[in-house]
Amino acid sequence: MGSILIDQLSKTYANRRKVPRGEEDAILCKGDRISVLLDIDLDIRDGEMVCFLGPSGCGKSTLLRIIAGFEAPSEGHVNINGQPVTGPSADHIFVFQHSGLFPWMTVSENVGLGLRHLKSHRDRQEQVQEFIDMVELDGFEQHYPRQLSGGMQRRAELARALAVNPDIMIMDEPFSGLDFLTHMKMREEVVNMHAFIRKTILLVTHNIDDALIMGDRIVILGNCPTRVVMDRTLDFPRPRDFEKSPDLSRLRSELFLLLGVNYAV
Ligand SMILES: Nc1ncnc2c1ncn2[C@@H]1O[C@H](COP(=O)(O)OP(=O)(O)OP(=O)(O)O)[C@@H](O)[C@H]1O
Repeated sequence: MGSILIDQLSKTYANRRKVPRGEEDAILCKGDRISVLLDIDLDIRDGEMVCFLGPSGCGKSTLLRIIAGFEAPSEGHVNINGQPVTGPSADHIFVFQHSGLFPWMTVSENVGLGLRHLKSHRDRQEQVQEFIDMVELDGFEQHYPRQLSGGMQRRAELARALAVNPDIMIMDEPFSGLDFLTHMKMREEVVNMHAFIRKTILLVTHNIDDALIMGDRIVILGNCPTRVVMDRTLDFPRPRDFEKSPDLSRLRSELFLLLGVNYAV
């Protein structure tokens, strides 16, 4: 189960800047409170893939950190499966990270971390292999992360996440730094994985197309103090294709405009 209820959530930070960054900062003194998130309400269903979009610095990562229990909200609360979040939970949530693999462990050992509860070595190895095969890393079981390309490292991290079998997967810009083709392949892989495991996925991206191709739902956050400015369920069939779906293409232009880009290409 991976349902999330976010209720009237707000977050303020103390201003740490001694020198103002721009006109808006000029009226702030060091130590003043800055409101980052304001009255966020979201009800996320179990198994939903929700893509978060918003301008840089609007608070997307802050929101995910609060959901993951790494930070406390200033006001409001987050409930996961009806229970309030009071801190990080390794049982429910997996935070997908760019360099989340342990460099001193092989691919196989990294993936096996989530399966430590299995008593039988053979069962464990079988499952490790299953997840490695799923992300097409067979043949690289004994490689160390440094011996893999960036895309292969992300795939190994995906296999590790699958092995942990969390209720909720949090992915903060999971494709950043990947070349175009690897990005496309990883995107497809995450969509396939989601169709297979049907776990809740919260994904932060700057890429509107990723959100439209992947999401069951798109949540757009506005400028600081951030509120939800759009919350849209995407019921377009998959695989999604902008050329074949005028409605999807129209929504794409709408999102570009909403995020301040006049000419979507
Ligand atoms: N620990 C902190 N103390 C003070 N301010 C913080 C802290 N963490 C984040 N902030 C501020 O909160 C705001 C939101 O940051 P956050 O990283 O959540 O934004 P974001 O939308 O994820 O940004 P980006 O898209 O650029 O990654 C920023 O102005 C940032 O400077």
